[in-house]
Amino acid sequence: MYSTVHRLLRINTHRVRHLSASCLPEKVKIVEVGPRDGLQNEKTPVPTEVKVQLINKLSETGLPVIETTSFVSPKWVPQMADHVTVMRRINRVPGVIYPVLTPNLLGFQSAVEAGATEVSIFGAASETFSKKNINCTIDESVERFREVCEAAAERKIPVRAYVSCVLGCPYEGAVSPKAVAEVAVKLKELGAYEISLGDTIGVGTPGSMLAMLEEVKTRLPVSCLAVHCHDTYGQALANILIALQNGVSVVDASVSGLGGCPYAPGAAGNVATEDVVYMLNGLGIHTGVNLDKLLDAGQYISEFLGRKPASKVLQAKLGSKL
Ligand SMILES: CC(C)(COP(=O)([O-])OP(=O)([O-])OC[C@H]1O[C@@H](n2cnc3c(N)ncnc32)[C@H](O)[C@@H]1OP(=O)([O-])[O-])[C@@H](O)C(=O)NCCC(=O)NCCSC(=O)C[C@@](C)(O)CC(=O)[O-]
Repeated sequence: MYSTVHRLLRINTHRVRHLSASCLPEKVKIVEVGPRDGLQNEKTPVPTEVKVQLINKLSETGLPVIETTSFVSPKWVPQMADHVTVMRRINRVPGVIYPVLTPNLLGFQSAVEAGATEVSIFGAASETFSKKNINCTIDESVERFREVCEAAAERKIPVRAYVSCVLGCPYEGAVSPKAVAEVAVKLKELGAYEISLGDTIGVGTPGSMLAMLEEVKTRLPVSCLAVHCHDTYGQALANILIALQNGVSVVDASVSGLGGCPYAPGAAGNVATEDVVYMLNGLGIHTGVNLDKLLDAGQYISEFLGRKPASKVLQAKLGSKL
């Protein structure tokens, strides 16, 4: 079934492009977050060698950005404690960017020593989530990120920024689009080149995504926005489609749908990269990603974890082998 559908998809591609050319981007940059956002939440330790293998496989798929690890406290997120070794052992493919999370100056310095050439800061639109996740208020986090951004600017290291809880918070419930825009603007003013808007707990719908994006777009150019959708309620692809129709052309995704956030209990993984690429292929939108190689990477990590993949496309591929 998988290969038949795959063929049909190619045949229909140019017709869909023609229909949708007016409101969809021609190209989408996919930011793969599986090795970090995915694996940070695993209960059992994932050996460093498996992480390195996964990143190396992802590097061969054509993905332009692979978020590799986090330079956070190992007491807070033990799964990312091997960050230095991961950074040193991966094969870096020219042209692929390997950013890492850095919550503060200490994390930034360790990341640079380990060879990071791009970093991400991560704030939130919810005060309680900020306290639980990085142990400081939103305002305090902005001051910490300012130090990171200043140090990064001195070394000409690009900084990406996340805003978590843009469509809901596990502790406070609803989050207002204005609060999201406020934090997004502050992080952009610090010098971040891209702001990834995170539906951390996957509660958003196309309706709430639209309302939030409309507000943020009044304050920031859409060209600097990315979306980061967890798939707890199965709305991630629909939310991404709404974002694309509103001019967003950067989408975060996690191979095999791995993950969740340790400080967002009950949240499912990020939208599966395989499913995003399949949808974008069907829309005739260029990603540069080889879906077959991506599926191999997803199968590798799913088999290692001994779990059915969350990716529907990978499920279909594995099912068609039976
Ligand atoms: C931010 C801190 C460090 C503050 O943690 P803290 O305890 O407030 O920090 P502190 O400055 O008081 O230091 C306490 C200890 O941590 C150490 N420390 C301090 N900083 C670092 C560092 N960078 N790396 C390693 N160690 C560090 C520091 O050296 C000290 O060590 P001790 O003296 O006790 O032995 C902590 O809260 C933390 O590590 N939080 C990480 C939380 C995290 O990684 N969450 C998951 C990622 S966010 C996410 O998944 C959402 C996202 C991005 O995907 C988007 C979305 O879905 O919305």
